[in-house]
Amino acid sequence: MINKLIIIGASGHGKVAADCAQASRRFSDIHFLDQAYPQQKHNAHWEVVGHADDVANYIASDTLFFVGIGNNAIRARVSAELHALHCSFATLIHPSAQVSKYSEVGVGSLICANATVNIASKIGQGSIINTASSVDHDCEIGDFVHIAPGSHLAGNVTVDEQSFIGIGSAIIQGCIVGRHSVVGAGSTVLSNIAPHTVVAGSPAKKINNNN
Ligand SMILES: CC(=O)SCCNC(=O)CCNC(=O)[C@H](O)C(C)(C)COP(=O)(O)OP(=O)(O)OC[C@H]1O[C@@H](n2cnc3c(N)ncnc32)[C@H](O)[C@@H]1OP(=O)(O)O
Repeated sequence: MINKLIIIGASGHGKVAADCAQASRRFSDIHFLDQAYPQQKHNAHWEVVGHADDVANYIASDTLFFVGIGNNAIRARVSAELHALHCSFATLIHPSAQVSKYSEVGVGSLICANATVNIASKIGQGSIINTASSVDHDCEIGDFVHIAPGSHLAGNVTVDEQSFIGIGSAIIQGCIVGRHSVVGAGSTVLSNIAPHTVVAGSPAKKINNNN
């Protein structure tokens, strides 16, 4: 029986993940591994028990792993390392989140408090649907995406892998956000965004490349 959770990354985002895991009441033990161990021994209410390089020592039949790192590229890299070690991943959904039973949430993703994932939407692996954000019907969210707090995606929106949607943004129906792109905080996206592009403002306009 699974009852232990190891979270990689004892940061602010990691403690949000731990809080979500505790609220879900699925785990008897929640611990962190982090590169700052042994200097860092705690993250909020939870213990940092070892170094992030020592994951292999914690693999057990009763243990799931979660990568609690907010940065998309680093989260993807660390997740790939854990996959190579054949770790089993947790998917964390806060009990206050509204996730349609007709949606799909990929393994290793985090659906935070008061977030909504509506009918027929798909969330990829290792993605973050952060606090009080919403993903409406028929959306496709790729792997290692981060939808920051309070962002709202209309119906039929696509966000490709490793893109970041900044806090408080809105994306109108049918838009496609290409992979590895960034939408600045508080932006309004009215048209498709090319891969590797940083956009910001209302309406959102390109301000940079994201290489
Ligand atoms: C729980 C959590 O904490 S989740 C994390 C939530 N955090 C966020 O959502 C942060 C999102 N990040 C942003 O909005 C950033 O400003 C970015 C990524 C869009 C741009 O950052 P940078 O590449 O460093 O751009 P920089 O700060 O140099 O700004 C470039 C120009 O764009 C403008 N700009 C930057 N961000 C925005 C924005 N969100 N809206 C409107 N204009 C913006 C700047 O004013 C500047 O304009 P100027 O050239 O006329 O002076």
